[in-house]
This record gives sequence, structure tokens and C-alpha cells, in this order.
Amino acid sequence: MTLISSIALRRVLDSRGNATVEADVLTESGGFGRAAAPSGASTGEHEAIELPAGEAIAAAREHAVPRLVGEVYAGNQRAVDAALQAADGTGNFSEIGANSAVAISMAAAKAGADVLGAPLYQHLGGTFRGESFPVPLGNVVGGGEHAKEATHIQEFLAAPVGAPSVSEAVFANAAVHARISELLDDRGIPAAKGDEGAWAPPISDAEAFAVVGEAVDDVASDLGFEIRFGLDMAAAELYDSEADAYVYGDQTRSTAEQVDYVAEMVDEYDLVYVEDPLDENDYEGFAELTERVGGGASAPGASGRGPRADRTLICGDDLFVTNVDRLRDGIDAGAGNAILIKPNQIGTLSDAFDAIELATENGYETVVSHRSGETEDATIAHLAVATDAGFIKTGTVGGERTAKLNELVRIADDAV
Ligand SMILES: O=C(O)[C@@H](CO)OP(=O)(O)O
Ligand SMILES: [Mg+2]
Repeated sequence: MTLISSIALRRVLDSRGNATVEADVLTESGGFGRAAAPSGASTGEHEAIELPAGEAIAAAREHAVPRLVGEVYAGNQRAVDAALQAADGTGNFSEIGANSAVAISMAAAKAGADVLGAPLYQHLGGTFRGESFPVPLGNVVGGGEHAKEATHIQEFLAAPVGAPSVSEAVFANAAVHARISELLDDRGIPAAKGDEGAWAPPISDAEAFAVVGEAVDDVASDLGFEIRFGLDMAAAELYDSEADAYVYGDQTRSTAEQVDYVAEMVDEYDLVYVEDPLDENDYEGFAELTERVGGGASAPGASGRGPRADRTLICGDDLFVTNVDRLRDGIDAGAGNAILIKPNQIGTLSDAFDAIELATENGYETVVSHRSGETEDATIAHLAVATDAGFIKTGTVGGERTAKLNELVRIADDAV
């Protein structure tokens, strides 16, 4: 029933106005799925390879489409993704592009769900999913590679850990975003928005900590539930390998100082989450920081998933790149206690699932994530619910961000 009968690929716009790949997958029985690839700006050096959209489409038409159409069932995700891997043949999608691969992989999953008449999260996760929801991490202030002349730290992320429902959590993050605008206004600080819709004010990281801390406290007391915050430091972008130091404008920090700095910020602001606090190859630094503030949660079965007062999540994004081999190295080293999951970093949903499974088995929290360049595609909302992820990182405002947030609200409302 779900035999793939055609695949169409086209160039569409992403949120930065760049071209990305959109895939349509049709099955013999009329099942249809459409998905588009996102794109990063602060990409990890170990990610699967994104090709220019036109090249990725041409290569996928030549190598992947003939292996899928009339050959593979869209309902069999492993077979779809194995065909994509075989068509590419490089291990990192440098032949057909991870952007073509992930668009086809996600579109096939949607086509499979369509034939079954099931919501995507249920097709991916089974009938017992859909009861628990991830905490949305909302980017409210940011800079780094996502906005010039703003903070050195890439993302300050609101985390409504005490919200009674996903809908209230989503609205809490929007309220924090709005409150920050007022606080910046009060201080006479102008702020444009960065690539993900976060405020990108020309202020120091220290000021940003103060403003975000105040906004989170204000909104928490208005709404009556706990809201904390976290960071994506995207430290690979700050790290200068020649100097072996992290560069914050005029100030530099050695690795030891960087670990101290992050640990101090965790204590001072009660941070619930820190992503990429160290360079993307520094397993040791990650392990040291995890030991200091991570509550030893990476011991198998030790965690109890989700936020815990004595446990700050130390999350590997550029460190792990959704890759089971790199995650296995991290587990062995005690590096981090959480992994960011970005399907386009690895190229297929099956590979992303494998990373989630390995993480969960080893007490690592999973955080399903958007990219800074996005589309209206809402697959990651379903992926997070399907895999019972503790968190989802997908922005706060802006159509390509609310596409995912509103999909979570609909899933909770049984409206998908
Ligand atoms: O670093 C990140 O986590 C992401 C998303 O916020 O950014 P980019 O997509 O630019 O890699
Ligand atoms: Mg990141």
C-alpha cells in the first residue's frame, strides 16, 4: 500500500531567503507527504554535508529517486533511509546532500502516516505516544552567528519547566520574549531580531543574563509557574584553536576559565540547560563541566529524565551532531548529559532515532531542535512527541518557529 510511486523535489525559500530542498512523496495508494530541509549557520564540522539546493536536487534525482520509486515502501522508514544511504554511498551524504536526504526521509514518513490515517507522531512513536510533551526552549535573546553586533553567547533560552501544559509553556515563552522587549525599551536599548526571532540587542553577555533573568522571573510570577532559562553558547564559534582560547570580543578565556565561567553562571542564574559550552572536539572539557554541574546524570538509569534541581543539562550539539558514533564516545568520556537532535545533521529520521535511543538508554536527555534557517515544516514537533523527548528547541515567535509550536498545541488538542 505504501509503495512509493513518485518523488518530486523542488527549491523553496527558507526563513533566511536561501534556497532549500522540498520533497513530495506519493504512494501507490494515494498517500502523500511533503517536507523541507532546514539549514544551519553555526554548523558543526562533523555534520552531514548540505549541498547547494539545486545540486542536491539534481544528485538525488539521479541517484536516490530510482532506488526509491517502485522499490521501497514509505511505511518502512528503515528501508527508505537505507536506500538513501546506499544511493549516496559516502557515509556523510556528500553525494546527494543531507538536505535532499532529510527532506525525502521526512516526506516519506509523512506519506506513510497518511496511508495509515495516523498522525505522524503516532506513526513514528506508536499508539502510546501523545500523552507527554517536551518543554519548549525558547530563544529570546541571541547573537553569535545568528545576529551581528549582539551578544557573544548565541542563544538565551527561556525554559518554562513548571508549565502545566505544552500550550501554557508555549505562551509563557512568547510572554518572556515580549517582556524582554519592554525591559530593553525601558533601558533605551534598541533591538532588532536575529535569524531565529530572538532579540539581538547590542549589549554585553552580562547585561543579557540580567535582562533575561528579570524577564523570566516577572513572567513566572505573573503566570504562577516555574520558568528558568538556559543557553546555547555555540562555543565552537568562540573557540580559537591557535590561541587555544575562547574569544569574547576583547576578552579571552582559556578552557579552564571557560569551564569556571559556565559553572559560575549555572550557579548564579540557576541555569537549567547549557548547550555547547565548549569546543566541538573537547570531550574532556564537556566531561569536567558535566561532573561539576551535571549531577552525574549520565550514569545509565541514574537520571530520571527531565529537569531536576540538582542537575543542569549539559547538551552536545556540535559535539555530537546527532551521530551515534560521536555520542558513544561522549558516553564513554562522561561528556554531557543531553544531546541535541537535528535530523538534518545526520540526514535521515532512522539515524536520528538511533541517536535518541542510544541517548535514552544511557540516561542522556534528548532535545529535538530546529535550525536557524527554517521552513513551515513541523516534522520536529512530531518527532519530539514520538520519542518522548524532554525538550524541544524551536524558537519563540516568527512563522517558521510558530509552525512547530502550534503543531505541538494541536497534537495536545488531538487536532492533527
Ligand atoms: O546552534 C544551534 O543549536 C542551531 C539552532 O538554534 O543553530 P544553527 O542552526 O545555526 O546551527
Ligand atoms: Mg547549538
